[in-house]
This record gives sequence, structure tokens and C-alpha cells, in this order.
Amino acid sequence: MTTVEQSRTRLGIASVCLSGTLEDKLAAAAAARFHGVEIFANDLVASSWSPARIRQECARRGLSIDLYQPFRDFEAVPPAVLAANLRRAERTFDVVEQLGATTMLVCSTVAPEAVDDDDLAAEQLHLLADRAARRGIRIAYEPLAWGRFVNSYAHAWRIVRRADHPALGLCLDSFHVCSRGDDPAGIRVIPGEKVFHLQLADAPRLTMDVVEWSRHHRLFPGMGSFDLAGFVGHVLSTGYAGPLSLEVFNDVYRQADPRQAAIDGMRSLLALEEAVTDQRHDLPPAPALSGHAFTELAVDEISGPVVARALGTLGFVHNGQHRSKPVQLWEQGRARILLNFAAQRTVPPGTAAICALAVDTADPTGSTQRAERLLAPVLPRLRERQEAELASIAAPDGTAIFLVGAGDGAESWLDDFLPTGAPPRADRFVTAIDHVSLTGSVDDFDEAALFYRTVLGLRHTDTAEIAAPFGLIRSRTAADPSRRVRIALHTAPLRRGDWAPAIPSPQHVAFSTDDAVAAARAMRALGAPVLSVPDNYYVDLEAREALAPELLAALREHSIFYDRDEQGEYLHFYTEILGSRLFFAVVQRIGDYAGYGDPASAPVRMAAHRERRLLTLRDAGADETAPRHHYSLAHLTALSLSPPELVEAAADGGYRYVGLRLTRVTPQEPHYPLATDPALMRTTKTRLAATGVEVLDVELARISPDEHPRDFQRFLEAGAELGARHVITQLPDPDRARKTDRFAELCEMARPLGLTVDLEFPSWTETPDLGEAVRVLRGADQPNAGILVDLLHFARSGSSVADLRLLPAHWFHFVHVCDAPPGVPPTNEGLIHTARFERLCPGQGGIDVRGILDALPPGLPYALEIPRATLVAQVGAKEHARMSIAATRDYLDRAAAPIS
Ligand SMILES: O=C(O)c1ccc(O)c(O)c1
Ligand SMILES: [Mg+2]
Repeated sequence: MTTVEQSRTRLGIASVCLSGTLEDKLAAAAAARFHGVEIFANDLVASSWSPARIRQECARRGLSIDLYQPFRDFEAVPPAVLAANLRRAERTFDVVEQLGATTMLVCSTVAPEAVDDDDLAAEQLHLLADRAARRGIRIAYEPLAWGRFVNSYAHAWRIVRRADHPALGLCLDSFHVCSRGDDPAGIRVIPGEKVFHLQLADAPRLTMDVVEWSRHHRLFPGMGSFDLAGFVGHVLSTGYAGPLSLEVFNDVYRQADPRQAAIDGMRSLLALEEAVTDQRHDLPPAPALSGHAFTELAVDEISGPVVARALGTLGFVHNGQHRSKPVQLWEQGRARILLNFAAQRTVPPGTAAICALAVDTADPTGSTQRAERLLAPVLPRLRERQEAELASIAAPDGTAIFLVGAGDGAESWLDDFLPTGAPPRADRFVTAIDHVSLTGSVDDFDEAALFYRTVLGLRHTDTAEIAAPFGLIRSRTAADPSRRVRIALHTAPLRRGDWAPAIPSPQHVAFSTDDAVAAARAMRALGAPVLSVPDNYYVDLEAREALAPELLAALREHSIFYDRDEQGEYLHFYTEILGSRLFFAVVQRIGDYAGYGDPASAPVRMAAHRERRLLTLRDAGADETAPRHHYSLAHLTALSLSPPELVEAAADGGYRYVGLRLTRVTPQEPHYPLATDPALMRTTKTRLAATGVEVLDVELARISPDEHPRDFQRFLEAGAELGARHVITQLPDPDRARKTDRFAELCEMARPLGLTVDLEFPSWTETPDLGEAVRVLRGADQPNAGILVDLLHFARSGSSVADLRLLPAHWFHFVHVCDAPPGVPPTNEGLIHTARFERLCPGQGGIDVRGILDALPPGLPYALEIPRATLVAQVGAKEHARMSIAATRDYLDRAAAPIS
């Protein structure tokens, strides 16, 4: 075994490929079973280990040090500079010697003092090699693609040949050769023993400065556009027997977990070696795949029924129930979906997510062994006696990949499902799973593609970029050679905060059909939640494609997207989002169309999904009878929550709106200065956008004799920026003329911002009841003036329900709803204490809640303002917000008839 191992190609990795300190990098390289490393000078300089210690640490981990690099700007310089460069070289040799390394890399010069003189370069490199040889060190001369005079391997080879020193050879780096478009076949004339080192990096084809390209965008072999297999084939043909060493400068890997990056590097090298040589390091070949056996979704009690209903409308039948687990099998043609109500990976409440992909393989054992050799975690088998044994491995994002035998006894896993006896459908619209589409973080993007390419033997496309409504999306697809297993991967590479993508990390399963139009028609008849596509799309499509009028009409009628290329045509439509991130697609491939739709149509789909999703969120909590009233969570109900938290609590509780307190009303309370804190404003808006909750009102413009409306300008603007519709004001001022003028002025300021100003009348203030509020409104005579009835203040002030009925309906925009213990506290302190800390939910106290609400215009939003200090101390503010809406709905909606 050892002798075989020794005769094999050595696999190495440069420390620059990996994130962390040298300690982290060496541990990661060893864990990924590399044989050797290149030590980058910067990593050594920053390390607390001496070179001798580094040597020990490498040896301890079984790593050889194959190269120390880079030594820069040495050759073709005037004599004075040469002396300094030789001094520098001797000090570097000291380090190389202590490291126990035998090869040092010298990059072709970029120095301004260097001259264009090959003879001089050769002479000085000879001198350097001579000094190196005395220390047992070899010099590997590397032509950088941006070298000042020497930038091609052919030129570097001419100089090395001219220098003619046994300790001087070449370092060939695939990036420098391929980025220039040089023909690597010329490498074949170089004797193998003069190639001292081989560095491998791939890269996407980019039009940019080559230094930037090299230092930020290199990729592991197979992940970019270069023909690395061809390149390595040429190098090996020279007789080169040194290591294949990865040198990948990449911004994502520079910040990613080095353990995972090293595994990626190893996977890519093994796959490269497989492509080039018959030495495979025990890597079994990738068995043929013949299709998606099933896709498994993790669901819960909320999302499961939603997904099940949607599958039914797409023509699927719930054919089987697992013997021992809460897993449903849904089938149509060869398309199979498992709904797992107790998946290993649980999902956030109410969401559904793809937790496993199963592929049919010609050799499950071979597939598993290959996965193991490629360092993919093999998952423990979870099965009961007599259940089928399915091998599975974990993809980088944790998705389980089941490897299902497609040969004899295939589909024995189906025996684990007991028939439900559901009647089969006479008609069938979909035939199989066409592809599965996943979204991940940018750190996982290359890793995931590499995983599917190497472990499953899929081939992937180049990366495509699309300008989506919420930022750049990068996509790559992978398919087996027969194109029966297809996986699409997406990422939002620049996403930092979470501005607005209401659908984080969307996923979908696409089903194939032979007739998209007929399928859409039949599915809609079954009630399928097909995503509507805006008409603008079809106008644009017609302009671009000049489609037959009947086809265009059918596409438009059924919200079907269309694409065509030289190979064929593609028709595809989508469901709405089912449980926060998942949807289904139905696709028809005509001819040999191999793509996934016009990339320009993806933003259209995303915008439509977002619009639908926000509508769904806003109707959250609505049952079949439709909400009789929309609810708002007033800040005072949960004043310990910051605005973003309040929005979250409102979304979770099923409120449509929040009311935000922007000013400090009492000295003790927490203050959330939205008007003056841009960061708080931004995160609040982000949560609003992501949840679909809207701001109903902002408070509080309290204008006492020594306060003036102009002090509230920024407050009003902040309210408008948050999308609020109303501003709450109170007027604790005994001078009626003055407060009326000031109220009018506030209305005038608010009007251009689209805000109404709603006067609230706490019974302990100088505007203490409905009658006084009415006098102010009449006096001010403003079109955007309103009265805010707070049930507590209304009841405590002894205002009259009969009077309320007589007032103009357009004065009322929303209501503060609560209840309170019976009896009016005798003092102002008592009144204020109840108002701020101890209210009750409707029906729990002594206020005629229904009577007052019935006197108001129909359909007003109910803003729950139910501060309860002691209860919040026990259950927390979020839970109190949830309990409040549940109790109020229960009390108010029970008896009342739905509003039409
Ligand atoms: O970007 C550079 O400077 C650099 C340094 C060393 C290398 O081996 C290389 O390929 C590039
Ligand atoms: Mg290099």
C-alpha cells in the first residue's frame, strides 16, 4: 500500500488558499488529507511560530513543505540593486533552510529599476541559483502574467535555459498561462526535470485587470472556465513528477471556514486527477444517474397542509404513509414528493423546506464510497427493521442526498410506505421531477457546485448573474450527462443586511410536463395557486419573440413564462410561495432545450412572488370568514420592544399594523428615537418590508402651552418615511384658542406628508372629553383632522355614545381598543396608572366595548393598546401581544357579523 501511495502524485495546497492564521491553515490542510503545503511569506511573517516550529508542526501533521514563496523583483537589475537583492535572498534562504523546504519561488520582476535584458536576467538568476544550491535549495522561476518583461512560460523557459543551472527551474502556474490565452501545448517541449513546481488555479472568464483577476477571483480547478485538465495533461507529459499544488487567491475562501475550503480544494484536485490520469487515489468513478427518485420536504402542522393542498391541485395523489414515521408520499407519474412532519432538520414554524434529494444511481455502494473518498459526510442510517436501507450523504448546506439503487429491487424504499387507498387520478399532468432549485449563502455557493460536480459527477454550467429586484443573484446549474438529474444553485453574493427580500433563500421543485398549457389549465381548474405574471411581461415577450397569437394568448391567460434558443423552447409556470420560501414549478422542454428559462424572466417571477407574499402576510391570521377588522399593535402594549422587535411581534401575532411611539412621553419609559437615528430607522423599515406589517400611526405629538408644532417637523417626516397614515396628538393646554391654532398648524404641516392628525382626549388633560375634542376640530377646520377614540379615555371621561354617533364619519381613522377594571379611579394618579400599566383585554373589564365600537363608522382598524405591566413581567411582551389579539378577536369577532 505504502509503495503504491508513494508512487502517486502528491497533492498540495498553498497557505494563501485558506482563511485564518498559519495554525488554522495547516490544521485544515492536514484534515483534508493534503500531502504538502506551500507556505506564503505573509503567513509566516504573521505567525508566532518560528520557522523551525512551523517545520515541526507540518511534520507532526504529515505535511511536507513543498514551496516557500514568493521572492519578488530579483532579476535584471543594476549592480547596486543586485547586491541588495542578494542580501535579501540570503536572509530568505535562512528561513527556507529552517523550514526544511527545498524549493523557493521567484516571481518574474515587476520592479521599476529592472531592465529589459534577458542575458542579464539569466546571469543574475544563475548567480542566485548558485547561492541557493550551496544551501540545498532550488529556485523555481515563475512568470507572472503581469511580469514587467517576462510574462509567459515560453519567455521564462528561454531565460532558465540560458542561465543553465541545475538549481534553477520553472514554476508553472495555470492561472498565468491560461489568463493570457497562451497555448499550453508548448509546455511539452520543456524537460520535466526543469519544471520544479506546478501551481493550479482555475478562474471565471472576466474582462478586468489581470492582477485584480488573479488576486480576487481564482477558483479551485473545475470551477472556472480554464481547461485545467488539458493544462495538467501537457505538464505531466513532460515527465513532471512533483506535486499538484493549489494556489487559489479568492475573496470568499479568504473569509470562509478553512476546513471546508481545504475539503473543497481536495475534492477539486481529486476530480482533476481523475480527469487527467488513471491514478485516482482510490476514487471510485461516479456511477450513472438516471433521475430524481424523490424530493423530501420538511414541514410542520402549519406548512404541511398548505403544501399538501397545493400538491393535490397540481394533480398529485397522497398514495402512501410511512410505516414508522410521520411521512407522506405524494405521487404523480415518476414525480414523488415526501412530506416529512418530523424531519431531522426542523424548520422555523410555518415554513416548508427541501431537506433531502434522492437520486437514482446505477451503483449506490460505489456512489457512497466515492462520496466518502471526497470527504462528504455519510449520514447515519435511520431505519427500523425491515425498512429499506438508503445510503445518504450531506451536501454542504446540510441537505441530505439519498443514493437510491436504480437496478434490481429498485424502489424497495417504496415498500416502507403503506398504501393510503387514495383513488388514482384518471388524468396526469406531470411526468417527473425536472430539477430542484436551492439558494444558499455566498460562502456555500462554489462549495455546493463543487460538491455536486465531484461527488455526484454532475456537470455544471458557467455562473450567470441576474439583476434581481433585491440585488444581484448568481446562479449555476448542474446536471448529469444524461440530463435526468438537474440541480440549480443560487446565491445573493452581495447581500449584507436583509433589506426587503420577503422570501429569504427561496427553493423550488420543478416538475416536467408534456404540455404546459394543458397542465396549467387543468391545475387551475383544481384550484392550483398559480403565480400571476404581470401583463408587461407578455407585451415585452411579444416584442422580442413575435410568437403565434394563439400561443401568446395561452401563455398570458395561464401566466406561463416562455423562452427559446437554438435547441428548443421552454414553457414554465410557478405556484405562489407555500409557507415562506418554497414553491413549485411546472416546466415543459420542447426539442433539446437544456436551460432553465430566460434569465431576464427570473426578476419578473421574483417581483410577482414578493407581491403575492406580502399580500399573504398582510392577510395572515385571517380565517375563512375574512377579518372583520384589521388589527394594529400599539406600542404601549409592548413598549419594552424596540420598533423592529415590535414589527416582528406584530407579524408573529397576526397584526396587520403597528403603531410606533417616536417620542418619549414619560421620563421612565424606553425611547426609540426613530426620527434622529438613521440606523434604527433602517432596521425598522427592513423588518416592515420583510414581514409585510405596515405602520398605521406614530405618536405622540403632545402640545402643552410651552411646546410648538414646529418642533414636530422631523417627527412628522419620520412618520411619513415609515409609511404611517396617522399621527396621534394630545393637547394639554387650557387656552382653547391657542390649542386650536396649534392643532390647525400641525394639521397643515402633516398634510403634505399624507398624514392625518388624530386628537386623543385623556380625561386627565385639558382636552378631557369628546365634546372638547369636537370643539377643537370644528375650530381648526382642517381636512386631515381626526379624533382618536381610546375606549379607556372615552369611558373615563363620561363621553356619550349618542354624541359619538352624530359626528362626521371622516373624522375617524382608527380606534384604541382595550378594557379596564370597572369603577373610575378618584385621582388623576389613579387614572394615569391604569392608562399606562393596567388595562385589560376587551370583555375582561367594565367598559361597554361593543357599545362604543358600534357607534363608530364601520371597518376601522382596531389598534390594541393594552399595557399590562404585571402580565408582561410574567409572559414577556411578545407573548402578551399575541395573547391580546387572540383574546380580542375571540371576544369581538365571536358575536359580530362579518362586514361586507
Ligand atoms: O499575485 C501575486 O503576486 C502572486 C504571488 C505568487 C504567485 O505564485 C502568484 O501566482 C501570484
Ligand atoms: Mg503562482
